[in-house]
Amino acid sequence: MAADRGAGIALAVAVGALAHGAVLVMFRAQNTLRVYLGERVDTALSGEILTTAAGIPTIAHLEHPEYLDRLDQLRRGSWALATALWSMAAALATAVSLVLSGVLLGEIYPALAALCVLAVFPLLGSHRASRYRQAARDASAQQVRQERRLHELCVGAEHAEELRISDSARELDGRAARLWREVTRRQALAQLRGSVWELGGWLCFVAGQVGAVWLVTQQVRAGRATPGDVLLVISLATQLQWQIWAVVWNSRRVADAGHIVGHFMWLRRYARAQRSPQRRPVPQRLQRGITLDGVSFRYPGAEAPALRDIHLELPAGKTVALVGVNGSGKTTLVKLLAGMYEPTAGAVRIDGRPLAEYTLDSWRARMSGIFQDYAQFHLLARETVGVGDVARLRERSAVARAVSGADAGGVVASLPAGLDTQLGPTFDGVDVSLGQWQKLALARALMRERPLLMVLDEPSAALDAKAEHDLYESFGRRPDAGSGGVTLLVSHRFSTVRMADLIVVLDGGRLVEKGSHEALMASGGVYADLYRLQANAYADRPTTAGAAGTVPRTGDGLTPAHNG
Ligand SMILES: Nc1ncnc2c1ncn2[C@@H]1O[C@H](COP(=O)(O)OP(=O)(O)OP(=O)(O)O)[C@@H](O)[C@H]1O
Repeated sequence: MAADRGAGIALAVAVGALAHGAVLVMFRAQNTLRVYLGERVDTALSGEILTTAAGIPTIAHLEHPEYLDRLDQLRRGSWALATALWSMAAALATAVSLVLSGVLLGEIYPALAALCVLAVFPLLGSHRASRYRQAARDASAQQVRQERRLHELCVGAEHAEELRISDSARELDGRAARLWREVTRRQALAQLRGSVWELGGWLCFVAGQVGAVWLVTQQVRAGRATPGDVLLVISLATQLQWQIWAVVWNSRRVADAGHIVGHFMWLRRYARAQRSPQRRPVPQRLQRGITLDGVSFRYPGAEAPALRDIHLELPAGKTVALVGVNGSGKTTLVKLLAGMYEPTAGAVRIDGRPLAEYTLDSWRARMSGIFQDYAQFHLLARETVGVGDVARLRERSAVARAVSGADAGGVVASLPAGLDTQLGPTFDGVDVSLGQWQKLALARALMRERPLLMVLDEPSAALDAKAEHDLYESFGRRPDAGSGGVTLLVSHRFSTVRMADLIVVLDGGRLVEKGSHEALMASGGVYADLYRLQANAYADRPTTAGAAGTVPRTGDGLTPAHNG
């Protein structure tokens, strides 16, 4: 009999130990699985967020604080989103075990089952606390971005020299610290308010726990329960507390994820609304050219328009130069031609049809160019050039042609492994000078061989005099490859502007003059004044603004020899 009892105890201990071991193993396994799956979903989600954001064809939103704030929160909250399903499953599982504990309590004394219902108070408190925290995060989003930008400015290589010479890093760092203090103060306040609600919720539950123990003690006194029941109730009520805590914790994570889902859905809706509908593709070649038909444009949130009622014809196959003082609207006009923004009035027409009737992607595919803030891709040199036409990224011959067309052969020859050299010192690559980067950017612009619009927005700002001369020799007098493409040149250098077929002068967002160099010089207007102003700065002897047709001597850097 005693032996049987001993065997029974041993079996019970063995089963208990096995069960305990299994729970431990499963706990570890589920934790590892959660992290593994979470990371995979997080990677996929981050990719989806970036693809959605990068797929928006226009750029107005990039200057929209609401868009940037939401995108920033989305990127930082993608982990919450990735593990949301897991948290939801955990919340449900604990809710079920919570109900089971309630049933057990009800077995002891039916009224004790009500303890389960009291879980609603910590849940409500937590819900309210989450709302405070989320509101604080939303309200601080812009400051967080600002703080990060300042921080990156202070520690990054991009503006290191200027910051050191001006000793402004300390000032910027101080501003970043102030912003961070403001953000943490707001979030701490939200945390505090939330904690008061959470505490209130838990106090309600603890009051219920105390009441339950008091109730069962009364039952013991009345002889309707045993002291063992008191211990069981205390143990079940404590277990219930942990279960409620787990439900609250997981529901909070689900609520956070729900908030992030809101941003995600907003981004998708926004991207869908901006997507260019399937319309007609642009023609293979331009017959007439590109027309600006009463185009006006005001940047979102700006008080004054950047462009006003522009009527302009950019004839097919011609080179058109845009000139004007800083802020006159040259780059804005280029952005409208590229379809980055839509005009607020009027229309851009391609061979007479509004740009809006064409598929934006097909228009972009027939554009190329170099912009003021051209990119310095830290890739292999051939990729840095090749991304100008991604479809031919790996075509060495196309890349070599583009390099030679941009007169960037010397840059490539100076690289240790030629076109296979990794560029950019931050990735163990080679750095090149600003002018050399610009030559590579020019080569990139040449990857598309039959563009309908080629934009050269200050393409020679970093080039030496000879490189600039060669650039305009090859670009300005380039045949249009049979596409009737328009070359649009934006420059402050009048020596380069004068070779254009048509020169357009902007002032305060208005078109004030247009014509050939000779015609504009003869008319003695804004262009002639600006031209002579620049020419005088280079001339050995002063020239008078009134002396029409006075141009500096060949070879003085203003009038390259090729201009004659
Ligand atoms: N993103 C923007 N948001 C609001 N206003 C802008 C924006 N970009 C430019 N502007 C304003 O639009 C006007 C025209 O600017 P734009 O950049 O087109 O001039 P620009 O002629 O190209 O000047 P620059 O010669 O200095 O390059 C300016 O008054 C400028 O302040």
